[in-house]
Amino acid sequence: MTTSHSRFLQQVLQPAALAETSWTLAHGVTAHWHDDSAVELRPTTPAANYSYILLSCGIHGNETAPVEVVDGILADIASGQLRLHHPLLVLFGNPQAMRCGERYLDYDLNRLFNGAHQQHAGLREAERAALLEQHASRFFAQAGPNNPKLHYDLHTAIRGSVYEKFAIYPFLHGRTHRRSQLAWLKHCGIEAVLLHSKPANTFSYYTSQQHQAHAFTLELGKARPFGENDLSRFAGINHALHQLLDDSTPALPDYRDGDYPLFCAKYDLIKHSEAFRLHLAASVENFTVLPDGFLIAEDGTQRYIACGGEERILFPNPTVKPGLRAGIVVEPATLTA
Ligand SMILES: O=C(O)CCC(=O)N[C@@H](CCC(=O)O)C(=O)O
Ligand SMILES: [Zn+2]
Repeated sequence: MTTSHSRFLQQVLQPAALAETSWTLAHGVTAHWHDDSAVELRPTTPAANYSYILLSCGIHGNETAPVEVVDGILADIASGQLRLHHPLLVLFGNPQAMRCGERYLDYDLNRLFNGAHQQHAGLREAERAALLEQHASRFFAQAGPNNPKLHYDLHTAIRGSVYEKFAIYPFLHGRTHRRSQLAWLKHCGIEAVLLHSKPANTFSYYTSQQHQAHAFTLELGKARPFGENDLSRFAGINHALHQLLDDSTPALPDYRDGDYPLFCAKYDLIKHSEAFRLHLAASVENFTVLPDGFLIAEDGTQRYIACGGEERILFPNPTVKPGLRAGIVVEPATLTA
């Protein structure tokens, strides 16, 4: 399905000198380009206890459907079809990689947040991570104590998935998982959530940890190039974000145990060297159950063997750079509070 891109996404994909960086949209909403990939919108009539909402997309340049969903939201705000009632920052994560249709150019951007970019100075994605952190920091610094901070980092995955739409809840260092947020994710059509068990250098971990945002990575389907996305498969997130932004989300009962499955991360498969071998075919989907005793991967003398029969595989990818995560072994989890 081909979709036309609004002037926002056109500016990201083909930056042109802007006559003005700030202007007014329908209903008096003000828009401001901080740079060619960061646009901040302000409503004239904010909701009571308005939230600061950060939407990021295109952190991986080949994950184009979320970019088109977010672009459609911007177009609807611009035309007045969507009435914005919360401050909104939209970050198009990696425009250079988006233009090339690649996950990244020099290094996976979603491994460079939380200061990790400092160890990779000079790489294009290291500069992007530093810039995106600055944008997020400036935006969230404006929030008062009663303004919730929300960050939804929208992705699509390389492989198919037993649960087509799922979310990743960054490690909270003992803070409580919010059942209201889990309920909103259900409202988006999310079918499973992974509760992370340790810090990470992802964008959602960064905003969660550094800014105490309610932050999630959302995996919304399969990664396809621009022009090949069926946006009807993204109707759930699109609708829920429209409601969030125009403050019309219906009252949602908090997540109850069993509403959808939760998983926790048990351990990462690390690709230590080019000797890393993954024993899962390309057709194996995310969240596929690993039979007890199954040899998942090996790297020299290190062998990763499934244990117990309830473990599942997530994001298996033998092509990552050495030193990086080549998959996550997850297992069923429940909330403690
Ligand atoms: O499909 C894949 O193998 C990767 C999909 C993807 O980009 N996932 C994110 C998850 C981020 C997180 O753990 O919060 C990533 O790997 O960066
Ligand atoms: Zn991604």
